[in-house]
Amino acid sequence: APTARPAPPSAPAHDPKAPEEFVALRDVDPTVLQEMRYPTPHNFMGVPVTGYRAPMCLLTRDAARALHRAQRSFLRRGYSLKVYDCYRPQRAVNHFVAWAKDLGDQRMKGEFYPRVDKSTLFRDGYIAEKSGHSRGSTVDLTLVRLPAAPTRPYVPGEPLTPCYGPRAARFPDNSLDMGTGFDCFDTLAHTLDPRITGVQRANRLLLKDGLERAGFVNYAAEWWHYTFTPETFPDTYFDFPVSRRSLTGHRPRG
Ligand SMILES: C[C@@H](N)C(=O)N[C@H](C)C(=O)O
Ligand SMILES: [Zn+2]
Repeated sequence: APTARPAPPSAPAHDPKAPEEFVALRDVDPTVLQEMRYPTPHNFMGVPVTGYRAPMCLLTRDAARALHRAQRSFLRRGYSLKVYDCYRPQRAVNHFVAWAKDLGDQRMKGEFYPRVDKSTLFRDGYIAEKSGHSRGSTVDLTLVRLPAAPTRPYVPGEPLTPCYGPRAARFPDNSLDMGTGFDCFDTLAHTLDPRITGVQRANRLLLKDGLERAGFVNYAAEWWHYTFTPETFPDTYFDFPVSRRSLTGHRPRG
């Protein structure tokens, strides 16, 4: 008798789908810049993260429409929002958790957490085991002055510089100077850290004010992390992969 062979764990047929309330941000607002970090090796782990099958921003429709409102106002003033992460499947969070247990792998420490012990990243609140991102209404983002300057990709193995250094010494980013880079796990990234003054503080507050007007709430430990409230799914942690296919069957109505 033929032996049944289990399907590979990533077989798309077995992947959960997104509910109708999820959209691709690009379908709601194609002007918001997207530099999705987790499908690439330029992140705190140094490898593409499980579950990100495409470099696209998925969000609940409510959150995407709110971002669109904020973006309209920023565009009038010569800025654009740029997202780094949006909906995050639970399997991606599980990848973070597994990585955190391997204290031997600190290949990206020099850029993303030079002053923090890897073993405390979850305890210190920089990464969550159950993340608001998995509920679909949370987004990591910054502001870019228009016209947007070109950026370059990270090359694995290149020398790393601390995310809290002076802007010119950090990995190049066309973001306004927020005082640290994205995913800088350091107290200097706390939104209202008193050491952040002048233009850097003004830039953080520009982002915060614009997003709060649109209904977002900032996470005090990370200047880039915002949740739209009320959340469409306040208690549900989704696990469908980040891909166009996860939206299959949706009517495209923006
Ligand atoms: C990992 C970082 N980008 C982030 O989103 N941190 C918060 C705490 C989270 O994991 O939800
Ligand atoms: Zn975040």
